Amino acid sequence: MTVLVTGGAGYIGSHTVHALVDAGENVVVIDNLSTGFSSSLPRSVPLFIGDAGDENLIESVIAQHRVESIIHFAGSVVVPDSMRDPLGYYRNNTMATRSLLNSAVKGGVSRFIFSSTAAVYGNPDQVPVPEHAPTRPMSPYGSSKLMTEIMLHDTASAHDMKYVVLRYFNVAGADPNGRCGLSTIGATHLLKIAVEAATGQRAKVEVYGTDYPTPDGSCIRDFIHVSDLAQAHHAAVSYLRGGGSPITLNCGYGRGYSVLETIEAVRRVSMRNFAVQYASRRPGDIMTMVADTSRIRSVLDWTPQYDNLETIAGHALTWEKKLFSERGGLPQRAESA
Ligand SMILES: NC(=O)c1ccc[n+]([C@@H]2O[C@H](COP(=O)([O-])OP(=O)(O)OC[C@H]3O[C@@H](n4cnc5c(N)ncnc54)[C@H](O)[C@@H]3O)[C@@H](O)[C@H]2O)c1
Ligand SMILES: O=c1ccn([C@@H]2O[C@H](COP(=O)(O)OP(=O)(O)O[C@H]3O[C@H](CO)[C@H](O)[C@H](O)[C@H]3O)[C@@H](O)[C@H]2O)c(=O)[nH]1
Repeated sequence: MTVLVTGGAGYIGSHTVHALVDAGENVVVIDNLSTGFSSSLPRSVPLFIGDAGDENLIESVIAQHRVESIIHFAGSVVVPDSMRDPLGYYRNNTMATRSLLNSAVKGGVSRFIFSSTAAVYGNPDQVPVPEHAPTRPMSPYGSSKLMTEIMLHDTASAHDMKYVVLRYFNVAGADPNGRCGLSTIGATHLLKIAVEAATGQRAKVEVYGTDYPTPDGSCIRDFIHVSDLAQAHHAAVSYLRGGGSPITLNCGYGRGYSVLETIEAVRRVSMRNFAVQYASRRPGDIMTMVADTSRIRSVLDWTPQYDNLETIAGHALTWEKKLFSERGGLPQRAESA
């Protein structure tokens, strides 16, 4: 019996594929390599280069590999891009998932794990944010994920399907064994920007807003190590195999660090005093986003291993150094370009 991972060549997907293979699972990946890299995958894992919304492809993979669970990462992930191209985001995130779910129902796949996001909450009324908090996405990206959550819920109610929706907070770090990390071209994530500065690829890090009503004036985020998040996916598969009911779970550590604290952590672990420039607020930013993690900790058999900001920063830095040296200092190109 096999776990099908869509988007498995991407950042979070590749860490999850390694975690599943490490645990002895049979895995097959579908990825169109629009932002992913086949080199991030273990050689033993079959990769089908194609679209997660291609029903013919999905149905043949489900039948050929006797797929029993699907973990669905494939999608478009850049919030500002979703503002410029909402219909593209609804197509690649919502419509492609509709096709994938149709294939899953037809193929008799009864377990589905979905990558959602804290962006579905929008500006939270209370922090830490529990799963029952109101959902008020502030971007087409967040809306496309929330629509998919609703579609998954309705599909599972009508068919023999159980699901886990995982709402990720701020994902960061890299595989401690150096097998994969964040290789995305032009990534805008804070920790990625900071390790690029620490390796001399950028002159400075800008801090978007130091006038928020927080202790040091910068925004606060709940960073989760990507390898702990990968383990949460395996735990979610086990939960459903054990008969678990459909559920939505926040994925974070339940602890917030400010933007300035995060940059300081990168400066400390890299021992590089790169320049930091205070800039104006970034439109659409939420001030404080921290997960209430009581549900994931009680429901899943999941014990985080890397709940430490310096550890996360250190692993991100090690991966960035590796990427930079492999490229010989050249800009990176998409594999599908
Ligand atoms: N990185 C984060 O902080 C974060 C936070 C919340 C949620 N998420 C969600 O996690 C998932 C993975 O994100 P990531 O950070 O690893 O991004 P990523 O861009 O590295 O991974 C996405 C992968 O999906 C593939 N892909 C995209 N559209 C596809 C399609 N139609 N068919 C087949 N493959 C396709 C890409 O080639 C890539 O390998 C996404 O669904 C994203 O919305 C990410
Ligand atoms: O160069 C930078 C980059 C970021 N930031 C700040 O750092 C914080 C984190 O920003 P990121 O862009 O790293 O992450 P976001 O919190 O904006 O968004 C991330 O987490 C969200 C969930 O909370 C969604 O999942 C989204 O897809 C994912 O990118 C924000 O206050 C941002 O203004 C800076 O100050 N300078």
